[in-house]
Amino acid sequence: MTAPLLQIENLTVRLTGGGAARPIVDGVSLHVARGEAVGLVGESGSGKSVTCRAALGLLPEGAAATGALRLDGDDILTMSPVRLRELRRQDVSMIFQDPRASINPLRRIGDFVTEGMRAGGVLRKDAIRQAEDLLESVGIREPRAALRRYPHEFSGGMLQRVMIAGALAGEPRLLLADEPTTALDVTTQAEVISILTRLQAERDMGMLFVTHDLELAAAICDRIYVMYAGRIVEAQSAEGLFGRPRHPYTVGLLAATPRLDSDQAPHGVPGRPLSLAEAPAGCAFAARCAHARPRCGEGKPVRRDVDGAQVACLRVEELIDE
Ligand SMILES: Nc1ncnc2c1ncn2[C@@H]1O[C@H](COP(=O)(O)OP(=O)(O)OP(=O)(O)O)[C@@H](O)[C@H]1O
Repeated sequence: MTAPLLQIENLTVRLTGGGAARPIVDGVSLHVARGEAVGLVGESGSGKSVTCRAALGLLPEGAAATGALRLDGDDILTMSPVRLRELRRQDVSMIFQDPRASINPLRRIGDFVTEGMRAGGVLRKDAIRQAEDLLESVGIREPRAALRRYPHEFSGGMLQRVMIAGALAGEPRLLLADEPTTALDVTTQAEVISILTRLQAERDMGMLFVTHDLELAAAICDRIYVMYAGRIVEAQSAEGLFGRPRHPYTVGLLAATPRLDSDQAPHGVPGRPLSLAEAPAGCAFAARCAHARPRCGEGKPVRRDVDGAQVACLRVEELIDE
């Protein structure tokens, strides 16, 4: 088997200043193959963004990481600053939730889309021509005129398309998408998702798609990892996860997703997520889990193969039989 495009092995990220009782990312292992769309799903604060940004070599201030993050075999955690800059320019790109917060409002769109290409030595006129093609590929009409405009002249959805064009400029092998549609209205969200999935397939890019929305992840991803309190609690195909969720937390997340065919209001997973000040000895979800037994509080459940899925729950076999 060829090595995956992105391989994260036992990644642990700790804040070094004290205050946090447990790591913010705790022994995460996951992989993304070339051309594969992979979802990373969980409630706010579960460590999704920190995991995702680590694949760009970015860690929170005052944080230290152990484990390995390999892109085609090269460990990102030990890369030199020069190689990291190159990685961000041409191997791995990221798009964020709020495009307006991640673009300089005083610079023209053209400067934003061409800057990586220019830094990589592409001639100005070639960079501009490629930028026009990129803008066209994300559905921006009159791309030449758009290149001369400023961010405030675009709607949120159009600006997110510009961000996607900018992210693709270096022809990355891996695209990290951190809640890229959460700030958009439903119609615009659907348009941006369809552009993203088309370009990801056309360019054979790997994509790590971070969201709290399991239904959205299932619609666009091949496989999904579910994260809770810094750990992966379940991994399976999108289809399997949606049809046969195994971890009680995944079951709760699915029940909490508002369904288009239902007029029931979403109720959220009962209870509240674990704070960083809490470090239970056993399963982090036990305090919220209707199926917890005293032994669930005794040791951390290890992720293991169960019936086509990987699940970190001591009771998973019993729950399947129930
Ligand atoms: N720079 C930082 N300094 C201190 N703590 C941080 C920093 N960045 C993240 N954290 C903490 O790490 C934990 C995980 O954060 P992260 O942003 O990865 O969660 P998330 O699952 O992406 O949530 P969200 O959906 O809200 O973005 C949280 O408790 C958060 O407060």
